[in-house]
Amino acid sequence: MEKSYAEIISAIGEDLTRDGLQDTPKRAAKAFQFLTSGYQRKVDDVVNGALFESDCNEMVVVSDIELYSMCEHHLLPFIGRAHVAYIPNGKVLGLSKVARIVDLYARRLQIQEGLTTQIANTMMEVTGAEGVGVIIEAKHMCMMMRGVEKQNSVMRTSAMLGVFKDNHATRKEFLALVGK
Ligand SMILES: Nc1nc2c(ncn2[C@@H]2O[C@H](COP(=O)(O)OP(=O)(O)OP(=O)(O)O)[C@@H](O)[C@H]2O)c(=O)[nH]1
Ligand SMILES: [Zn+2]
Repeated sequence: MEKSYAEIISAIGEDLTRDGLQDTPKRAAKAFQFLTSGYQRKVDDVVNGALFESDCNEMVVVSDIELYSMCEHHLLPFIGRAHVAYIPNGKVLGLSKVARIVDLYARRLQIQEGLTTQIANTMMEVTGAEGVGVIIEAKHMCMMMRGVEKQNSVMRTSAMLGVFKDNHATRKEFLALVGK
């Protein structure tokens, strides 16, 4: 990856030997490795068994989980928030693990729709919940810094599974709790 970054920097006409750029291929490779570190992780490791028996059967909502992902079309960031909810069915998930599941998929090359669905499916598989709802709102640098150059548009995507899909009142409660 370092070699590739060195080639890219040369290709834009920069001088790789100048002081500020000497270590840049190495730094950039390390940064990109981190931004895509979700490929190195597995759901089981992330969840780490943090599932707890509970008779709670009311909606659990974790809102405003900040996310940084990379658009798979331009390799530019998209940045925003995820709101994740589920209705437990005998087990609740450790709170931090919800955010860890978001990061597991955000730190990959993504489109927002796919990211939303992957988080929802994994929440459903891991918790065996009666239903899961995920909403992501994000701004895409590929639409802001380049291309169509729109600074204020926000993309909102959702994935509703189980009772969140079938039951209008449940979906409405979720939207109200996250202020949408
Ligand atoms: N649906 C969806 N589209 C995305 C996402 N991220 C980026 N895109 C879009 O992917 C599309 C790629 O279109 P192309 O025409 O192949 O690429 P381009 O010439 O760089 O397009 P422009 O961005 O319009 O300049 C663009 O419309 C992007 O806005 C995403 O998360 N979801
Ligand atoms: Zn893009």
